[in-house]
Order: sequence, then C-alpha cells, then structure tokens
Amino acid sequence: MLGGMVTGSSQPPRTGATVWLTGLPSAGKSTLARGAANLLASGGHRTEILDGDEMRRTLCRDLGFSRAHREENVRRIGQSALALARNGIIVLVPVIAPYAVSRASVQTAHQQNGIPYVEIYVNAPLDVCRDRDVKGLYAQQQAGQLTGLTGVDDPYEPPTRPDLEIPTHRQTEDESVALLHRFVARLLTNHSLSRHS
Ligand SMILES: Nc1ncnc2c1ncn2[C@@H]1O[C@H](COP(=O)(O)OS(=O)(=O)O)[C@@H](OP(=O)(O)O)[C@H]1O
Ligand SMILES: Nc1ncnc2c1ncn2[C@@H]1O[C@H](COP(=O)(O)OP(=O)(O)O)[C@@H](O)[C@H]1O
Repeated sequence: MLGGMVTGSSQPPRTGATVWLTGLPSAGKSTLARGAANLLASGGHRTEILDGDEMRRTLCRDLGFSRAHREENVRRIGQSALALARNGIIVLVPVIAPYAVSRASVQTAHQQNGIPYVEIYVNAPLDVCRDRDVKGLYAQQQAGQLTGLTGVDDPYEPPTRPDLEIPTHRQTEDESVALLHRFVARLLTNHSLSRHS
C-alpha cells in the first residue's frame, strides 16, 4: 500500500527517513546503499533499498532515459520512498536523479509530510567512473552502441548543497560505508531527540 499510513499498531512510531544517493553511473551509489543498509539492519533498523536498476525492471519498466522519463522515474521512486519512510523505514535510494528540480520535488514532498530526507552526493570524477565501468555502459557509449549516458552525452546536475558528499575515489569502500552509516545514525538520533523534546 503506497497511499497512506499503516494503522493499528500499538508500537510507538519509529523514525523513518529517505537517504537519496545521487551520482554518476559507477560512482558507488549501490555499493554504499547496500553497505549502510546492512549496518543499519544490524543495529535493529528496518531498511529498504530502492535501486534504480531494480525499479526500472518493475515499477518503472515503461520508462526510458529521456529527460521526461527520468523525471517521472524519480517522481515515482520518490513517492515510494516517502510511503515507506513515513511508516518507519529507512529507505536508501541509489538512483542517479540527474536533474536538480526532480530532487528538489522529492525533498519538498518529504518536508510537507515532516519526514527526514537527505541528499548524499556520491562523487567520483568521470574518469574514475569510466575506469570502473561496472556495467560496461561507458564502453558501450564509447563504441557508439549507446547514447544519452549520464555525465557523458546526457546531463548530470551535481547537488550544489548536498547534506553529505562522499568522495569515493579517495576512500576505501569500507571508509565510505562507515561515513554514510555514521551520518544516517546521527540523523535518526537528532530527529528522534527533536520529536521527543
Ligand atoms: N543512458 C543511461 N544513462 C544512465 N544510466 C543508464 C543508461 N542506460 C542504462 N542505464 C542504467 O540504468 C541505471 C540508472 O537508472 P536510474 O533510474 O538511476 O536513472 S535516472 O535517475 O532515471 O537518470 C544505471 O545504474 P547505475 O550504473 O547503478 O547508476 C545504469 O545501469
Ligand atoms: N569508496 C568507495 N565507495 C563505493 N564504491 C567504491 C569505492 N571505491 C571503489 N568502489 C567500487 O566502485 C564500484 C561502484 O559501483 P556501484 O556501486 O555499482 O556504482 P553505482 O551504483 O553508482 O553505479 C564498485 O565496484 C565498488 O567496489
């Protein structure tokens, strides 16, 4: 159910939040989402990952990579994240979301519902992402088999004021995961303190 609150529980509501990981393909979004989700789950938190690739096989399988379709993709995933987060789940969203206006709309929707939303800029230079090329997309683009690749021949608008920037080219995977985990844990503590004070 994506439309409303889950009701009928006698448990006090937990703090949910949406943690959006934006960045170029191969910057490290999915790796960090998985790593942080594992650590948060070990700490007793309920977590969910809405990964761009997976969402594009399911909820968004009718969408391509035009600007309009990318905006619709982000809108749907943003609404899904909000529905989960307002029911106490920490939602990690490794989705490129190349347009600042789309990310701002998701943030506004969360603010209107009083649900924490943070934007994490997973930042590695294009050359590093191209060398990693986890899914072979940069090579495909280079070979002329793919057009409209984010950051190469399609726009990417980096966040100007992210809540956290993670330079994955200067850190080990473990260091980046720990940084993200610490940041989210602190966010949850602060939100819960402000709700109960
Ligand atoms: N043209 C083009 N541009 C960018 N990405 C492409 C493209 N074609 C396929 N892919 C694969 O789709 C994943 C990105 O999907 P997203 O839903 O995150 O993109 S977006 O927010 O709608 O722009 C992206 O996943 P990540 O590599 O994990 O970022 C790619 O695997
Ligand atoms: N500090 C780091 N944080 C995250 N990933 C890293 C880091 N250093 C190297 N990597 C590697 O970069 C790649 C990132 O791939 P992935 O997480 O799929 O990127 P994205 O989801 O942004 O497309 C992985 O192979 C990962 O092992």
